[in-house]
Amino acid sequence: MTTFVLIGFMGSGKTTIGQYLAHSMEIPFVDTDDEIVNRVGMSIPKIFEHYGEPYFRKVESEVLKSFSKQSCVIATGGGIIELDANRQMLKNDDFLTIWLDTQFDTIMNRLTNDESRPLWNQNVEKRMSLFNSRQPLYDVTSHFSVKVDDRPVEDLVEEIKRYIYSYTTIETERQYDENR
Ligand SMILES: Nc1ncnc2c1ncn2[C@@H]1O[C@H](COP(=O)(O)OP(=O)(O)O)[C@@H](O)[C@H]1O
Ligand SMILES: O=C(O)C1=C[C@@H](OP(=O)(O)O)[C@@H](O)[C@H](O)C1
Repeated sequence: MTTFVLIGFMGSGKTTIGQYLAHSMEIPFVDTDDEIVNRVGMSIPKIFEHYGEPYFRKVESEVLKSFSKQSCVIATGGGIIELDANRQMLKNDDFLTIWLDTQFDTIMNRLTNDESRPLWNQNVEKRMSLFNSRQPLYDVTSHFSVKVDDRPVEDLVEEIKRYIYSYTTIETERQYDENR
């Protein structure tokens, strides 16, 4: 059973594309941020304020692990790749991890002064530094990536589905050969 995971910076479209992709594939959609809010019982800014980022990352990692081997599409938070344990988990065969590769300017245009994301609530230099520091982590964690920016969601979902079907076919054939 493969769990399809979308990773990418804040505002790259993980929730938007994830919902559309899950509907198109007729499997459930999961948003790790929503799961975290439900588990902790407060908003993400409040979690950061009251308990700090390390606690948020701990809960985020527990949520990700809880959906392993389930047939669903998971939209993760932009910092899921911060923990090495999450990067290792996302690279293994239980997950098929897709990076929504987006340019910084696109994120700036989309999020403007969004206050729901604590790590976006800082000056542009710090935003850009965080963005740049994470690009190699998304790259090393993902099985494949799609260039997003402002392409139509429908086109992006079709491109992702083509990757998924080719990857799962190759994986099925590999497992078949192994078991012969
Ligand atoms: N392909 C796209 N083209 C234009 N706008 C998009 C696209 N994908 C997402 N958006 C917009 O960008 C913002 C952030 O999208 P969201 O799905 O919440 O990103 P994430 O979950 O990665 O933080 C939303 O306002 C959404 O409508
Ligand atoms: O980049 C990050 O570290 C975060 C991104 C957010 O999710 P989105 O990527 O959906 O904005 C949310 O998980 C939290 O604010 C931390």
